[in-house]
Order: sequence, then structure tokens, then C-alpha cells
Amino acid sequence: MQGAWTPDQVRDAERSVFTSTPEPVVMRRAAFAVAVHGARLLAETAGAVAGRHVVLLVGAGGNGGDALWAGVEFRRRGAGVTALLLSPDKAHPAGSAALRRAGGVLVDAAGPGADTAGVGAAAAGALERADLVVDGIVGLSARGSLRPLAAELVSRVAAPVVAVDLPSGVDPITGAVDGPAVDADLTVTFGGRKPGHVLGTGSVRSGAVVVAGIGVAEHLPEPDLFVLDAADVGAGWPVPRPQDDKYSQGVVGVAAGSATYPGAAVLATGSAVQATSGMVRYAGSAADLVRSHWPEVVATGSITDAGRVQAWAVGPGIGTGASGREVLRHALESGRPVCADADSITLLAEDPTLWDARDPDAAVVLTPHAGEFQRLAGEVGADRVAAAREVARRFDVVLLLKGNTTVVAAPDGRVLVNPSVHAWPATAGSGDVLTGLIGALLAAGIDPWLACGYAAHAHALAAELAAFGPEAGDDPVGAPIGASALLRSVPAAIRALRAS
Ligand SMILES: NC(=O)C1=CN([C@@H]2O[C@H](COP(=O)(O)OP(=O)(O)OC[C@H]3O[C@@H](n4cnc5c(N)ncnc54)[C@H](OP(=O)(O)O)[C@@H]3O)[C@@H](O)[C@H]2O)[C@@H](O)CC1
Ligand SMILES: [K+]
Repeated sequence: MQGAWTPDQVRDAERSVFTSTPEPVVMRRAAFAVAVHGARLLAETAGAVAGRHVVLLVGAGGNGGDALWAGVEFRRRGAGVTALLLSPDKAHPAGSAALRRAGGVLVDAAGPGADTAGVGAAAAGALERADLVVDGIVGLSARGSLRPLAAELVSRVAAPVVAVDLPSGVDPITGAVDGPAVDADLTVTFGGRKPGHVLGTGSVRSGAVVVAGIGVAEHLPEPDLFVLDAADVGAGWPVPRPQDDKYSQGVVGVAAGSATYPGAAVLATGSAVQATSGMVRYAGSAADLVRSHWPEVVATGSITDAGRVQAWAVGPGIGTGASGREVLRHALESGRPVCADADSITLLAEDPTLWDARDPDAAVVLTPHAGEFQRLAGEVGADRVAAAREVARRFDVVLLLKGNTTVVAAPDGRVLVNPSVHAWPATAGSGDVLTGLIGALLAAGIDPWLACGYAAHAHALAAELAAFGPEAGDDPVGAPIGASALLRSVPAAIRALRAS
């Protein structure tokens, strides 16, 4: 599991470093890492470093300073370097002087000879001839979307890009992109990942992220934002041990679907069946249909005679009327962990007295999309991590907020994010599959916060496999999928995770 740290946490750590190591030394380390990884990218894409042309986009602060010092390193390796200064008066003085001494060319990005978009002739020409662009426009101190000149330069970049610390135009805290932004092939960051690398579009804009050690990591606090990688999920996924039987691996109860919406029942029970080797019980009016799809499921018509379970997955398709409310109440009273999804969330939003039924010692997982979140607690807003964290605390639940980046907040403030490169899971019924996965993992005794993280990861991978994998003829383009295809790919996803 990797951590991610906010700009404030990183700045505090930097200040600690500066008590023993002078600031310019730390900056030179950062720049050296940018140059080493940038040179590797340049050699790969342009065949060599010496004789190639590197363009630096240089902003007003430390990020631009890193880029200028990286330019010095590129000169040492024989590359031509042109620095386009966005704020010539504020460009890092020592970095500028060093690059000049090293034979680099420094130009004012805005002139002379500015075109109608405000870009100077030298800057425009340099960008056209670039073999590699180093993005040092803005880093940790970025605020808002890129200013017009920076945005214009970014829009003209055609060469491969190495971003310093963060791709400029990506919000360091939320990963949001509101306007033009750098699309990096590679981002070299320092000490640890930032939220901007793992959240929202930021995870895509960052390209491959390299974390360079510049002495900062040792001073960072325990993270409260985490990213699971495939190996974590694979290692934690419950599989039968020699001494296990169907009960010892956890029995999950699924209460989903109705006569009107039987599909939710089939999808949620199906994913629970495939997630673990534990037993699956189904309770609801779609029992016959569930049995015909999944003969291994013990299905009954009513939750009151469903039998013993270790966890409940409740909600998709149960409706928001009186019968749905009683189903949810029964699950909450059971003293078992409950994954409450879809209609369950609406029910809890409409009738907060349902919370009273809850056994305070049993975990509750809520899995809203933005609309359900709004019913429960108002607009999500731009900072999805903060929103999820706040609601997890308020209701003492594990909150899985669906979206392009799945955010899983625990009541103690820890947050897991699952960056997703593709939006293939965004299809009707996909949430029902996720609910079944979470329910099965809860029944297997997996910590609810991790269970959500594992399930989100497997779910995204299953969607990807369904769109691109063997079932799709290993088609590199991909095609839209339905939730049934996603469901069929769950075993392949688990297998791939366990193999990684
Ligand atoms: N401290 C150190 O020694 C080390 C620091 N390190 C490096 O320094 C970076 C942090 O440096 P930083 O704090 O100087 O700010 P940074 O992110 O470069 O922003 C600079 C200025 O940009 C402007 N600006 C803001 N928003 C903007 C926008 N949307 N569009 C355009 N411009 C915008 C705004 O200036 P303004 O124009 O408002 O005066 C702001 O002050 C960090 O990411 C890492 O790379 C590493 O070397 C390790 C050692
Ligand atoms: K940058």
C-alpha cells in the first residue's frame, strides 16, 4: 500500500529537511532526479540525449527552479536546452544563472515578437523543435487553473513531457483539472505521491509517477491517504485454506432485487458467488430467478427466514417503500457488517431513524454515487476525499464514493483511493456487482475499509478485462460492456490480482 501526502504535509517535511540540509542542495537533488528520468525518456523517444533539444517551461517558483537546474544536467549530457520563462522577473535566480553558464538559452515566453496568442517568436519556435519538454510551470503551490500564457504554451506541446512534481494544471490536492493541463508521460515527484497523482484526472495526466528520494520522505508523517496496488489486493484476497469449509469462509446474505428489478439480485448474488468460496444466501422476491442463475445460492423469499450470515449486502433494487425499509432494518439489527447500497442509501437519507436499528459494534459500509451522496449529505464538491472523509466520520461508516476515482473513507479518517484509468465500469448494474463483492469480502472477515478497496480494485479490473481481455478478443481498442460481462470477468480479475 502506498501513501500520498498533501502539499502542507510535504512542506512541513521539507522544512525539517532544511534544518540539516541547505535548501539549494535539496533542490539540486530534485532537479537531478528529473534529469535522470527525463534523459531516459528522451533516449527512448528520440534515440539519444546528446544533440537533442530540451525545452523547459519555467514558472515563478521552486518548480521552475527544479526545471532550470534539470536543464543544467541536460546540458552536461550534451542536449541543447531552451528555457521559456513565464515570469522572467521571478524565475529562480540561481537556477537561471547556472543554466546560462552551462550554455542554455533563456527566453521570455511572452516576447519579443509575440503572436496573437501572446507567445513570443523564440518560445514558439523552441516548442516546435522540442524533443522533450520539462514542465516546471507550477508544482505544490498551484492555485486554480493555468493562467492564459501557461495554458497557451501547454496547448502547443507536442513532444513527450516530463512533469516536475505534478503536471501543471492539475490541482495538487484534489487531482481536478479545470481547464488546460499538462499531459505528462512521466512525473518525477519528491518524497512521496501527492493526492493530485492519484485522484481524478490527475492520475491520468501524471503518466508514470516516479518518486525520487531527496531526503524528504524520512520526515513525512504517517499518511492518511493510501493507494492499493494490485499486489496488495491479490495478497489480501481471501482464498480457501486446507482447513476451511463453506461456512468458515463466511456466509454472505444478499438482499437485493424485486419483482420489478430482479436483475440486481442476479448480479449481486452472482458476484458474491464468484468473489470467495464462502456460501451465499439470497433473500427477496427474485429467489426463483436467482436460483435458476446461481444454483449454489440458498435462496428464500424473505430476509426473516434467510438463516445465519456473517455479513449482509443490502439495497440494489429493494425499492424505497415500506418493504425495502423493513429489509434494511432487519440487516442493520443483525449485528453483522452491512454493505448498504442504492435504495438502502436513499432509505437512510429519507428516514434517519433507521440508523437507530444499527448495532453500533457492527460495521456499516455505504456505497453511494454522487447523486446518492447528495441525498445523504449534500453536494460532493470538488474535494471528494474531504467529502467522503467527513461523511464517514459523521455516520461512523466506511464510505465508498463511486466515480472516476473511487474513494473509500474510514470513520477514523483514513482514505483509500482507487485511481481508474478507464470508465468502463460506468454501466447499469455495475454497482450491483460491486455490492456483491464487498458483501462477500465482509463475510470473509476482511476489514471493511480494505474490503471496499479490494472490491473496487477487482471491479475496475474486471471491467477492463471485459472491455479489452480475452472475452473481447484481446482487442486493444475496447468496446462498451454490460454489467453481465463485467460479472463474467470477476474470476479472471481475481486471478490476475493474485498473480501480481
Ligand atoms: N522548497 C524547496 O527547496 C523545494 C521545492 N521543490 C520544488 O518547488 C515546488 C514548490 O515551489 P513553490 O512553493 O515555490 O511553488 P510552485 O509550485 O513552483 O509555484 C510557483 C508559483 O507559480 C504561480 N502560480 C500559482 N498557480 C498558478 C497557476 N495556476 N498558473 C500559473 N502560475 C501559477 C505562483 O506565483 P505568482 O505568479 O502568483 O507569483 C506560485 O507562487 C515543488 O513543487 C517542487 O517542484 C523541490 O525542489 C524540493 C525542494
Ligand atoms: K509541474
